[in-house]
Amino acid sequence: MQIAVLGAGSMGHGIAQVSAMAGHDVVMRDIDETVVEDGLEGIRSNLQGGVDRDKLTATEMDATLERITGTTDLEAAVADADLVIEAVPEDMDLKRDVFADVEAATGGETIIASNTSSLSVTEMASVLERPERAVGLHFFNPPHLMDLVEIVIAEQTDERTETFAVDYVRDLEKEDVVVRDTAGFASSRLGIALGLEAIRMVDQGVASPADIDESMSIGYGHPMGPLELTDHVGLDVRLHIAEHLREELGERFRPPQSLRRKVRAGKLGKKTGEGYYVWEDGDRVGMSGEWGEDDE
Ligand SMILES: NC(=O)c1ccc[n+]([C@@H]2O[C@H](COP(=O)([O-])OP(=O)(O)OC[C@H]3O[C@@H](n4cnc5c(N)ncnc54)[C@H](O)[C@@H]3O)[C@@H](O)[C@H]2O)c1
Repeated sequence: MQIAVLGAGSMGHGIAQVSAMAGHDVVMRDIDETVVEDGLEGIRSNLQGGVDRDKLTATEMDATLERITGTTDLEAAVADADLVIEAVPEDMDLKRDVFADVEAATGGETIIASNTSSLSVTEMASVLERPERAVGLHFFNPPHLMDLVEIVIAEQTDERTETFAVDYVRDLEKEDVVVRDTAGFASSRLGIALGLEAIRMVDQGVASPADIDESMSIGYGHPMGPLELTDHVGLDVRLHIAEHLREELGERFRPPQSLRRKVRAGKLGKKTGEGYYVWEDGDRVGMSGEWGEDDE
């Protein structure tokens, strides 16, 4: 089928890639020409990595690349699309505008999906004249390596749209989970709950960040402990989501003061060199010195 991906940033180019790998024709649209070029280059480089590791052949790589085109023209991108997936920045007003623009430029049957990781798909859908074709398709980063897609069912989503979304995700050979449109869906809500509790335990001096992480990675088989994951995602990003969940779901998501303090100090995790760990050249080289100091 014909798919349009709006936004060619971190997520958009990955979603375009996995869609094209499944045999779909994809147009990737960004407002910035350079981002379109970088996105196409990112896809090429991911696919080349796959060829180098014998995950796909050079012929499959070429065929995948041929199915993807880039543009800055919204109408050209969405006019013939069966499915439009937006991966523009996480801003409700922007996403509502994008939904409305897409509806104006496509046929009435086109499914309109959002890759939002936290915002209400119901609220986005409410700008549409035909909101029953809206759905959330929450991919994980990076889409070509992560097997899960959360399918978020808005209040307005109808059965045809839900079935369409499930079929699309299975066609990508990814695992689908279907969740109702509630704050944090399933993954962020549980992930943040674990992350915040791990931070409180660090603050209370229960154990070091590394030992708390190992209790989950080795004891529970998580690929990464909750504090290291917080450093990977970014303390600022996690704080932002926690604040949103607190607003929607209550005090159990209240972010610990230590998290706010680190964010204010610019200790945002891997990307700035320090969070709950110290990082050098992308490697974990030690633990941040500050732990066991707060007992809120
Ligand atoms: N980064 C992650 O780990 C992650 C994981 C899951 C979901 N998400 C969600 O995916 C979405 C995109 O996040 P990202 O990290 O890829 O952001 P990003 O900033 O890397 O990319 C967003 C892109 O959208 C472009 N853009 C802005 N307005 C546009 C418009 N009107 N039309 C088309 N393109 C437009 C920007 O130029 C930018 O290149 C967000 O909703 C985010 O919450 C992100």
